[in-house]
Amino acid sequence: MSERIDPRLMREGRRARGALYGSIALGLISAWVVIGQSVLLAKLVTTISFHHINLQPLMPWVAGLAGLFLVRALLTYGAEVLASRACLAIKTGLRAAMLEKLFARGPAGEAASAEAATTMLDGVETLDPYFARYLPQMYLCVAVPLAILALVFPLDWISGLVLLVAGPLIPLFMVFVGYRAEAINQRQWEKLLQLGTHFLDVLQGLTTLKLFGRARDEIAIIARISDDYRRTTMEGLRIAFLTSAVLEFFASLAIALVAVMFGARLIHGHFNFYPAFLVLLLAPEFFVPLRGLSVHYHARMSAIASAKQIFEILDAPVPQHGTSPLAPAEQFDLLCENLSFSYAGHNVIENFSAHFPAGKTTVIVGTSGAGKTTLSRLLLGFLHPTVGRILVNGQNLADVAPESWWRALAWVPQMPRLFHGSIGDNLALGQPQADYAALRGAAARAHAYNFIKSMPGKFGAQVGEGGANLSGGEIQRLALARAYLREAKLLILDEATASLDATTEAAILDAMAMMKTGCTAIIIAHRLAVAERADQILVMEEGRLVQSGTHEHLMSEPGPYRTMVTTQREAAYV
Ligand SMILES: Nc1ncnc2c1ncn2[C@@H]1O[C@H](COP(=O)(O)OP(=O)(O)OP(=O)(O)O)[C@@H](O)[C@H]1O
Repeated sequence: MSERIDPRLMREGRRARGALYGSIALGLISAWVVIGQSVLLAKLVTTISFHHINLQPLMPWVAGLAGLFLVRALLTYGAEVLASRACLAIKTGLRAAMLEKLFARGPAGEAASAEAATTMLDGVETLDPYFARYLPQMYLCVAVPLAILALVFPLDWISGLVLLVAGPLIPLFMVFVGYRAEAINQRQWEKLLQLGTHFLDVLQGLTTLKLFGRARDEIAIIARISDDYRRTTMEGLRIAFLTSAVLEFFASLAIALVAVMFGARLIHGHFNFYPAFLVLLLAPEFFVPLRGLSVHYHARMSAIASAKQIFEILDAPVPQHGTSPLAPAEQFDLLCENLSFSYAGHNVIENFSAHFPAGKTTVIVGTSGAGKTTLSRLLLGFLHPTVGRILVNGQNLADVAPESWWRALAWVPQMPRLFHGSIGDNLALGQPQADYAALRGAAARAHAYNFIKSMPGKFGAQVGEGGANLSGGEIQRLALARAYLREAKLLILDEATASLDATTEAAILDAMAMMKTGCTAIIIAHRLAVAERADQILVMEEGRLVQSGTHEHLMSEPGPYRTMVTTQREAAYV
């Protein structure tokens, strides 16, 4: 047979074992009810036609037949409800597991977010027909034909033999087409991923593309990928239609053969009407589950392709995390000892040692690409040093559970993320129980209160997706307010004020300095005016610490800091 479905997918089925088996059981009972209906119908027709009995004494039989119709409808409904419940539980479970995995991988898993989104939405959705249709059909395919054969053989062994030979031809043919269909499904899935990734890229960069006059080219590229996807889909459908046509042919041929043989024997009076009629009623039913299997066979193929992507996410290695809780403390003192870090062999941090004293503000400066953001990610515990260690009040950060560490700090990245919802919801993200006074206080400290006040709805105003209704500076101020609201003992700002004008930036930094809450602050900044306020400045170049000290100290000696300050001041005067 073609490639097997990942056994772990079957294990996922155990999440909803009860509903899944219930649905299969109801499907089986429903198929057997059809057999019962055929027996009753054959008896009724034979009695009326050959024993000339009127309908009156046969009313209980007619009522029985109608009852079986009703029972069958109820069974089908029940099977559908249980199958939907099972699928929902399996899909929800898988999506939750993938999300958990992506969270556990942290920022390392952010890169392929469009691919992950396609797999989580469309990929998981393709499992629906597999669990709801294909899987129950597999059980029907064994149980129903065997039950019919057991009934037909005693009635007429010739018909039984015809069905016995024709039946296995269908799964056999499906094996032959399986190889080809599987390759097509895999290709179709790859095209869908490509389409999803490209589409997201284009949507996010629509303004840039328009400005550079490339929007039309991108439309052409999307049209080409969509057309590739359409062609692969059509190829798959062609195979599906061809398969069903061949299967219909085998099934019809077998039924016709059974009918012709009965016809010949009935004409010569060698056979009774009742068994002949019953076998003729049962012969199409013999092929129904087999046909169903072929109709839903593509669901298996799609599930194999999706499972590959799903388990690629679930199998991705998770960086080793510490498990100890962070020792509670009033202040945090951080020490970096000989840190080195590389992205895929490219050294970004090299032999970096520095002390971030408790309650003090450290500003990190350096040329673009010097490794400042990477250092902040190491301090945040998003990345792990390849060599060296980070000590928090003497405790090795590598041993600390990430959640415990993250609870203790507040972080504002270069491009902070606002979520769809109100300003209040976004501010209270890390402090859901914050009251109005706290929201207002944090907003005021981040110089965000004035613009929030002027918005319709104030803290209830909607920010739009990713803060679409706000300016870059407003987003940064909200992100700062969100960080302040946490009242954290460690604050890490990565160019968090870069989109603000110099006056607002200075006011925010002054407000921070005035707080004197004993908070250890680590600020990455390009504008060196920020550094002037710091208790200490660290200067980085190509992943190394090249200078450290206060502004006055660093200005008093020749070196990269003084050069940077001089260059920035000269540029400001031009
Ligand atoms: N995810 C990544 N994968 C591979 N290389 C990366 C990744 N992130 C950053 N780098 C590389 O690491 C180096 C340091 O990047 P980093 O963002 O830490 O510098 P930076 O000093 O913060 O720069 P900037 O001031 O421009 O923000 C750069 O050469 C960058 O190309």
